[in-house]
Amino acid sequence: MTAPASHAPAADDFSAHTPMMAQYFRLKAGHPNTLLFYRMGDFYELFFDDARKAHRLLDITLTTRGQSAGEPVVMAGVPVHAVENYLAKLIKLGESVAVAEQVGDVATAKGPVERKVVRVVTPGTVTDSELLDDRADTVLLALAIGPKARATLGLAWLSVSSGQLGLTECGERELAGWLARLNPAEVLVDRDELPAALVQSKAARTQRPAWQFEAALGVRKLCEQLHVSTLAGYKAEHLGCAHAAAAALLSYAEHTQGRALAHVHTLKVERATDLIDLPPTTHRNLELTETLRGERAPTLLSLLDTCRTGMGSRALRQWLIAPSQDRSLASARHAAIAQMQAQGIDALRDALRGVSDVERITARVALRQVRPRELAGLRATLNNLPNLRPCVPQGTALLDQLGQDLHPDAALVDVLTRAIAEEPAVLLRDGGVIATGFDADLDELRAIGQNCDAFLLALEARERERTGITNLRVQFNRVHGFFIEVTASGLDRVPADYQRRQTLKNAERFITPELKAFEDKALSAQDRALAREKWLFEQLLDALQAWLRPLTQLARALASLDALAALTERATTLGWCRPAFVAYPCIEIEGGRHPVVEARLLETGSGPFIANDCRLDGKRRLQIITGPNMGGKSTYMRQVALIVLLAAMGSYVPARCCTLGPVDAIHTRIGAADDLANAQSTFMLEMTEAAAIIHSATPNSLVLMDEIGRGTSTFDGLALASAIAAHLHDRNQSFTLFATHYFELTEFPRDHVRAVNLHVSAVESGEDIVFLHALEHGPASRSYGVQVARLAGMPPALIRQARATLQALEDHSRAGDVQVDLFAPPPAEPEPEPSPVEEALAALQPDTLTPREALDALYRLKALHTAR
Ligand SMILES: Nc1ncnc2c1ncn2[C@@H]1O[C@H](COP(=O)(O)OP(=O)(O)OP(=O)(O)O)[C@@H](O)[C@H]1O
Repeated sequence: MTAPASHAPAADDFSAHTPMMAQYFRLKAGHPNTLLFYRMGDFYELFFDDARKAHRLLDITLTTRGQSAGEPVVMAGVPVHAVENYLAKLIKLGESVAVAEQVGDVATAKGPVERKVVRVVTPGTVTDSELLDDRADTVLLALAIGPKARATLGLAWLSVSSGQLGLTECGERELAGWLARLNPAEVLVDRDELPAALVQSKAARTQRPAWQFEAALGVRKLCEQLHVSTLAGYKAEHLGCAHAAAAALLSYAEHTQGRALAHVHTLKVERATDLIDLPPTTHRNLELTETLRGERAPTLLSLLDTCRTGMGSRALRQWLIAPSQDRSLASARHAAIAQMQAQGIDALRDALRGVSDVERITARVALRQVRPRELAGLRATLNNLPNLRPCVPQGTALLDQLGQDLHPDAALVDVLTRAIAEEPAVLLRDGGVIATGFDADLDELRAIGQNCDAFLLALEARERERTGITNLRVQFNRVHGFFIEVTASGLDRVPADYQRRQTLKNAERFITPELKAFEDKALSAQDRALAREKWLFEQLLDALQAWLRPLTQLARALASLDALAALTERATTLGWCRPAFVAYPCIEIEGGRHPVVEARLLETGSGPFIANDCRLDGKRRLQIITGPNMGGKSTYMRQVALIVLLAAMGSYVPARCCTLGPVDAIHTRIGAADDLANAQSTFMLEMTEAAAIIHSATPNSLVLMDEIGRGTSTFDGLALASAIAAHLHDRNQSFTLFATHYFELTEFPRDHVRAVNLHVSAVESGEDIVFLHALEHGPASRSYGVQVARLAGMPPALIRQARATLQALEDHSRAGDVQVDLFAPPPAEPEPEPSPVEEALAALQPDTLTPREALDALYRLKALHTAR
């Protein structure tokens, strides 16, 4: 943004403006697309368009004050003490903010005090603990779009708060998958015209100049960052497009932090082919980290995450959304969980509870933003490592390694112990951060301040004696400094060397040369002590830079242990089993359960979850699953996918026994949410998603197809569903779970050797239906849709209508000729037989009865009614 045209001075000529507005415009010119918070006393002020935008987004008051260059100055402000709340709101809305502080000396400044932008907060580069989600990484992504002919995209991403840096290249079709996996908060781009997947993503977009996306610059910056001369060691030397993205990424991250990123010292090149492909649809349909409604729970992650630290939660999320095709790490995690179960994890989990966020503190040390209390927290964690280490179960390669990584560096512990006070102040500017005994000069300056009280008491006693004013008091306040206060009754005895400083209603305040001299010394000692503390803190930060690598390693070990302990706790509490990996194609699950549905049933006391088996192998690759609505088809299919995914991330699985061959992708086509925002109809979306699966599924992929074809007419739908099933069976040869309401498809296995029929069972009880949720061989006998509608509370008349139409349709399909009128009224309810009471009543002729006969008739009727 720029100032409105009428206010915008030509180029950098701000002479028509007041000196302060000229200073503002100079700062603003360096941050044109960012809201500028301009510090003025206890407020951050925004001006002109920034003020209008902030007024709209934050609901803060818009005012005008004074004039500059002949125009009223439009402004809006937020109080300094509440700034973090406003920043959090703006970041959430995808805005970036540059914060300009007063850096000059107010007392000596001629004209406006000097101001400087000291931090730029953007959605993808925040590092302040108040603005970060404890349990998820905030990722900044840069996207470089290669020449059209190659159709390659380069991706470089960074989590500033953890120091993790990654690169990859992909085609446009795979971009959505990467965006789902990385979930970036902010994406850097160099143009307006962008791939559709990015346009649809929720991430904030920041445009950077095209020259910053330059491959050679990227290589140079990466090499500098990693302190290497070639990227070959990271297998990253031939990724020109990703290098271009890295150039923009690193420049921007440094620009927002105002310094180099010392904690970023490793690089991971990821290739889609190394990971199990979890397209965004799968991510969404399986409700891995968010429910379909966009909530955080109940999801698979919310069920798994009983981590004791934010670091553990973030690691667990990462394991879940980016599982590797190579299963060695997952196997190592399974072995660790077995060992943890055998040796117990209670002590470890208790000890982890107090661990501070070493990962984020390390990043903040590197960026020189760390707060004193964070260092005290780090120190406490390091001091506690000798108690934590013995709690780590040992006996597998992974656990032994993690245990070893928990060794605190004695020299680091020593520095932190000596340098930082036991309970440091929250902010450095308040003093009281550096420990006593760390620096002799600081101790001396502090002593002057601390001896103050004794000196003042002695002075007070002396002055009382000298003047004979018994209620004379020596005091201090921030505004007037030190003074001697004498009430009205003692004023006639005030000596000549007392100089008046202030007159109150009933008292006068004085200063003496001796007190003035002391004041100068004490106040300057305080200022000097503060300055010394700041300097010592900076020195400490310098020294701590040497420990960034070991601290990063420690953070990762703590995170892994916490995540493993959480998986162990879940496996034990929920009764999960250790999956086995085999090299031949198969998905064999005995007694599998859907972990989230099972937890919900338990919570609501709605009965037990019925476990089901799944047997797929080289010879049986496709299951046609039929059965009533609400029978449990979707639950079964999802549970198979979740079990495969859990095993791949290194977790135990909700089953009695589980053996899995290699899996390269989990594809899902479930549900029918209209994508109105992208102008896709239900059916179009259904077909687009199915086409994507057909194009990419391999024999090692797991494919879930839930009621494909239902978005169009019956014949079209059936025709497409069977063609898709045939393609998946014959060509893709993927492991496929195919739920359908088209009974015709139960004929499919007859001609397709690798297909089998399964159905979810249900029994009828009168007009009602009872779901057994058990999966059985063979096709379902019927669909029970009308019964389910009845359970859902449809009006009885409507249900009668539906039953009649269903009957007609079924007769029609048997006879094969009669035209069915869907809207014909249902047959009238048959007249009920008259009861004996009604018959007797009808036979009575009241006009012919005497009173006596009438009474007898009444008795007879009563008796008939009672005998009913
Ligand atoms: N194995 C099971 N054990 C116990 N309850 C189950 C089981 N499977 C499903 N349910 C319960 O039945 C409900 C409906 O299941 P689900 O959505 O899987 O049915 P569906 O057959 O896919 O229905 P539709 O055809 O209408 O999509 C679930 O929300 C759950 O409460």
